[in-house]
Amino acid sequence: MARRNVLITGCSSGIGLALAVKMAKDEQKRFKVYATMRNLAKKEPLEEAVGRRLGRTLEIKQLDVCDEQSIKTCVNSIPDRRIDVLVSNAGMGLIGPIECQTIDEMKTVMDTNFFGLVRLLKEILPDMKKRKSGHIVIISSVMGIQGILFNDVYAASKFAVEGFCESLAIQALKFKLQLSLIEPGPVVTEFERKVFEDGMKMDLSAADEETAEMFTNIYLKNYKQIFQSLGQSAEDVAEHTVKIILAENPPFRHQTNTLYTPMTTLKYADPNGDLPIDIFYKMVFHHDKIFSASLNFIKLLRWRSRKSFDLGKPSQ
Ligand SMILES: NC(=O)C1=CN([C@@H]2O[C@H](COP(=O)(O)OP(=O)(O)OC[C@H]3O[C@@H](n4cnc5c(N)ncnc54)[C@H](OP(=O)(O)O)[C@@H]3O)[C@@H](O)[C@H]2O)C=CC1
Ligand SMILES: CC1=C(/C=C/C(C)=C/C=C/C(C)=C/C=O)C(C)(C)CCC1
Repeated sequence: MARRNVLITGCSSGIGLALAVKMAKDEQKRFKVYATMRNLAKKEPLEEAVGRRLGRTLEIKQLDVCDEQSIKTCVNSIPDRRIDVLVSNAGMGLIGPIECQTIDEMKTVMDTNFFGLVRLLKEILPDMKKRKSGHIVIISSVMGIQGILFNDVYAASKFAVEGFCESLAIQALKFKLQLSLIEPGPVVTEFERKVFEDGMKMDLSAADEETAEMFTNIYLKNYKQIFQSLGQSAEDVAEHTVKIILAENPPFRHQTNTLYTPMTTLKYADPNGDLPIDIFYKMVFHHDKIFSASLNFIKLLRWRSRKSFDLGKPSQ
């Protein structure tokens, strides 16, 4: 099988970085990775992780998904502009009461998470259609199918991504192109750190007391625990993504976190849409202690299974 050209956005950290490294280190050398980032000053962690493969199975290029010209320049620099697999990964989060967010902050999230994907496809899709081959892989989120308290605009940006892709997938089929949405639950990356830090610094004076209190004492208070108990690593999500890229018949949607799927299943179980909202409400406002205890229990189980796995490993 010929080596596939893979372009990944947002490779300075997190899922993009882990995926770029995993694909560049593929034993069978099945991929040539174009790992892109908006700010090349941040390339050191990727260079270090990829080591001697740099310049062989992986090249680093500048690409800002909010800048059409930078996308064009990057794609033009790839031999024959051939991109077999596009991984649209670049993204950002935003949490908090909407009363305390500016429209400009919200627009930046939409511009990055949604229009970033649209800009990439406007440049790359026509070539894929002409060749009648290509796989478009989008790092969406469980929030692309289900909203979460205080993530209103972020969830909207991922819903936009999913609606866009669901529409495009029908046309793509006609051109023999594949589209896959990867839907991770919480992942421990820079995203999680940045979102939490911004949430902690947020000026809550525009919100009423009850809302501000809810954000601080429910959302932010439980945030770290959620990520510690349910969170995956970027490497884990990268492993799922590579499996989807290598699949003969890749699915349109793939959730990476089995601990989270019971929540998203509620959405598909009730056509009225009330069930997930009621459950989230009860979990947060009525059964918070049981919820917190369950999270601690999951954390303990995961810690114990990791520990016994480590003990089972041969010593180095
Ligand atoms: N972490 C999580 O819990 C989850 C994350 N996701 C999604 O995964 C994707 C990757 O996030 P994750 O790895 O967690 O977070 P990181 O913050 O570690 O990575 C995000 C990447 O996107 C880049 N980026 C942001 N804006 C732009 C832009 N305009 N142009 C190009 N690159 C940009 C960042 O670059 P820079 O360093 O310059 O800011 C960074 O490389 C996102 O789409 C996110 O929505 C989905 C589900 C859960
Ligand atoms: C903190 C917190 C909650 C959950 C937060 C989650 C699950 C965040 C997931 C983030 C993701 C998936 C980001 C990227 O796409 C609940 C349950 C509302 C209860 C209140 C506190």
